[in-house]
Amino acid sequence: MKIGLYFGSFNPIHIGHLIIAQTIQERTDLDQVWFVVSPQNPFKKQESLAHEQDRLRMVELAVKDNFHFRASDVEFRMPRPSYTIDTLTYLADKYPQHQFSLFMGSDNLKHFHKWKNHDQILAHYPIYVYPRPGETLLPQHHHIHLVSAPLLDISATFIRESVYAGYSVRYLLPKEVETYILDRKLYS
Ligand SMILES: Nc1ncnc2c1ncn2[C@@H]1O[C@H](COP(=O)(O)OP(=O)(O)OP(=O)(O)O)[C@@H](O)[C@H]1O
Ligand SMILES: O=C(O)c1ccc[n+]([C@@H]2O[C@H](COP(=O)([O-])O)[C@@H](O)[C@H]2O)c1
Repeated sequence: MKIGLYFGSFNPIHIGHLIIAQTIQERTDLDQVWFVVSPQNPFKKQESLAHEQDRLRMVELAVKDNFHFRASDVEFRMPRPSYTIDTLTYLADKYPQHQFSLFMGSDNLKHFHKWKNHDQILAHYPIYVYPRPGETLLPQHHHIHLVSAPLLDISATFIRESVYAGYSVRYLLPKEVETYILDRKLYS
């Protein structure tokens, strides 16, 4: 099977992530998209980082009605911070029958040269890049594929700040994720 890996903190997952995953999966030959929840992004120190189990549960709630989507906790059992090359290597070893590729917003691609063993990632895995606001210049490589997808200026930061300020996050996330956040008083 061809699997597209969508790595993220997902703090929390929102409709920006879901629309991108749906758009890329439908317009490529990917059979599945796995949302890999990263316990700790090597570049981010967030005080408002929800517990990884909560972030995983929100991803599970968000993807459960889509046959092509899966939530993955593979990085929970790996060393911190979460280096993508290590996870890719682990998954490629564990599932030799699958072909893995990854998704990346154009904002992340800008800093990609600072990632651990980024040249190894680029050499072995196709990368589907989608536009994020403000990013236009993309490096050229036969493994980098630009997918045109709706450019939604929604961020997890905006959602956390809205919850903290007592504003509604209705329509920004699936209903069940919104309920999960409010019931457990996450980000407040
Ligand atoms: N609105 C969006 N549209 C497309 N991609 C997005 C969007 N928001 C985030 N992404 C991408 O999804 C991946 C995971 O993002 P992440 O979980 O950090 O969400 P975020 O909204 O960017 O979070 P934060 O605001 O906390 O930085 C990243 O590659 C990021 O570029
Ligand atoms: O491997 C690296 O060096 C590396 C550097 C920066 C980010 N990443 C990964 O990129 C993903 C996107 O992170 P985030 O926090 O923007 O959702 C997340 O899975 C991080 O672990 C990975």
